[in-house]
Amino acid sequence: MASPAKQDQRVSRKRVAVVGAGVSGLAAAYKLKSHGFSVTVLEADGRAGGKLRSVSYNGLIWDEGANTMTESEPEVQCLFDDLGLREKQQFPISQSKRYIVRNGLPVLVPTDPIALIKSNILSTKSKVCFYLTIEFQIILEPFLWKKYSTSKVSEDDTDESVGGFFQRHFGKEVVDYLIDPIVAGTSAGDPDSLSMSHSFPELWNIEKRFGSILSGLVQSKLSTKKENSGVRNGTTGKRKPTRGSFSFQNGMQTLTDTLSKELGEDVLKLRSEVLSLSYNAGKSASQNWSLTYSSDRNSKNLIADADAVIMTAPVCNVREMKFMKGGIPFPLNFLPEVAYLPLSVMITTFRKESVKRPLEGFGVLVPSLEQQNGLRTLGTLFSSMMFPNRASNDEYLYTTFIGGSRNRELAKSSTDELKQIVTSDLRQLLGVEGEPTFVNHFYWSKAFPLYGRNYDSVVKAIETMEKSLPGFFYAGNHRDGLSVGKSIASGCKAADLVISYLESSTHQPCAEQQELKK
Ligand SMILES: Cc1cc2nc3c(=O)[nH]c(=O)nc-3n(C[C@H](O)[C@H](O)[C@H](O)COP(=O)(O)OP(=O)(O)OC[C@H]3O[C@@H](n4cnc5c(N)ncnc54)[C@H](O)[C@@H]3O)c2cc1C
Ligand SMILES: C=Cc1c2[nH]c(c1C)Cc1[nH]c(c(CCC(=O)O)c1C)Cc1[nH]c(c(C)c1CCC(=O)O)Cc1[nH]c(c(C)c1C=C)C2
Repeated sequence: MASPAKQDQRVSRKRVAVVGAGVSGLAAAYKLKSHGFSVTVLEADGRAGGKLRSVSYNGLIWDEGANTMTESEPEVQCLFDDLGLREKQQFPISQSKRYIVRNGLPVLVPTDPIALIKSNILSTKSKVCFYLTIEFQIILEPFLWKKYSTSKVSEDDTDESVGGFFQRHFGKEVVDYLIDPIVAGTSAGDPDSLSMSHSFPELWNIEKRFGSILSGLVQSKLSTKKENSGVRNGTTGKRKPTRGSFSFQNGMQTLTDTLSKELGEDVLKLRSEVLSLSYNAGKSASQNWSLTYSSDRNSKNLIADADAVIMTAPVCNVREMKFMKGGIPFPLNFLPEVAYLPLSVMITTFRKESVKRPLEGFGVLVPSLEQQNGLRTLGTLFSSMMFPNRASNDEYLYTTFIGGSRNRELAKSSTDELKQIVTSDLRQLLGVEGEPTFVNHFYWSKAFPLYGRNYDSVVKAIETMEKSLPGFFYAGNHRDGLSVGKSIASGCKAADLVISYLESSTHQPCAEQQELKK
């Protein structure tokens, strides 16, 4: 086997262009750079980070994009170890305390069966159905299943909605008071619009494979136990993922700032909006791609000799780029339009004495049905309860989300209107009195792609692009999941594919590339 130094020499001439400096593009670029490739990251914006966006101001620290992340993906664990990020991780206080509103007031979501029985979040019938199934303590599910559905597994292979799936298994109340707020709090979407296979692929596949969630969960739990016993014995070499969510000192952007610093200014080109990409088929496999990008509206720059491209820009931006293959236009008319969800993120602070019923924990989510009790926000994170250094000792900092698919128009409201809405909801939920001492508003016109019931056509179109354009790879949150962890994993996987593609042969016939991509 070639030594790492020799491998580095071998690949050092290979150039890869990465489009987009969100967390997926930066993770991909970092992996490629670590393997000795020459990388250029082109970012349209004047800053790196994409949806990771932290602000430090006047003793306050807040996040306008992602607030926390998890470490479930092995790619995330490797990245953190390599970057030395462990010492900067910040774990929230009492993160398992999460609230959902019922009858206008926050109710703690139970984390064990006894607490669930005592809680008033669901009626007794739904509690039994939902919790017993999830905790796999039961024999009841087959009866409940018959009760809630006419057929065991959805007839429709790909298009069942999240709401339809959970209603089939657990009934309407579970959808209204657990699934609806949870999907709002993890995607800004709603149960009826979201596709089950794209939003909860693991659960969807378990049902498809085993014919029942219960027996699937029991069997996959048993196999995880086997794997874990290997970890304890030290036979698999896998590290156990850290439990729960976390952030970093100074917020989530610490992650992308660290990646950007590691890449360096030579690699990362800000204010560089990619306009066109051209694949020169027929030439040798190396140096097949050229990209044009603009730093301002009037000038066009060129990257002339890239061997591969990793695209991480949102699909809506890709649709605006011009693609050429072998000197002729390669129209992207097969790439469907993606629906996006708008979201406003409001930061407010209140003096502690003005909050009459403060809650400790992660935050509170508002089910759609609770709009009838006058609540208009989607949910609020108790940011300074989780991370006390994010505000001074005598104030609380809250992060409130408004809009999503529940209320697209409301997301576009002015800062003043949103301040009133947030203050009114927090008055009802936490007993805040008077006006906030500080307000900050950030509006995302396209916060999240909606993994809707036609999302398969988007994934298939991305695959078609990859098959038709050798050396082109797509990564990011439009593919395998919305979370920061999944975006990182997607970037790392694309980098692995590029490494195999460029290292396996200098002349890669198209069919072989298809095999690699499988
Ligand atoms: C408000 C909000 C809260 C969230 N909360 C959480 C959370 O708590 N936990 C969690 O896990 N996830 C959360 N997420 C989701 C997560 O942050 C994102 O899914 C993830 O960061 C996406 O990373 P990405 O690299 O795929 O895409 P992006 O971050 O969107 O990066 C894409 C980049 O491409 C650039 N680009 C676009 N067009 C071009 C072009 N033509 N040329 C060059 N560059 C271009 C963009 O400017 C952008 O920087 C949240 C997202 C939002 C919006
Ligand atoms: C109310 C709106 C939102 C809140 N956070 C988000 C929205 C739209 C965005 C978001 N939050 C998380 C993710 C990642 C999802 C994933 O697939 O892992 C996204 C896109 C993290 C998250 N937030 C909540 C949960 C259950 C998770 C999953 C990870 C974890 O368990 O920690 C719940 C939640 N979100 C919000 C609040 C107020 C809240 C709970 C009380 C805000």
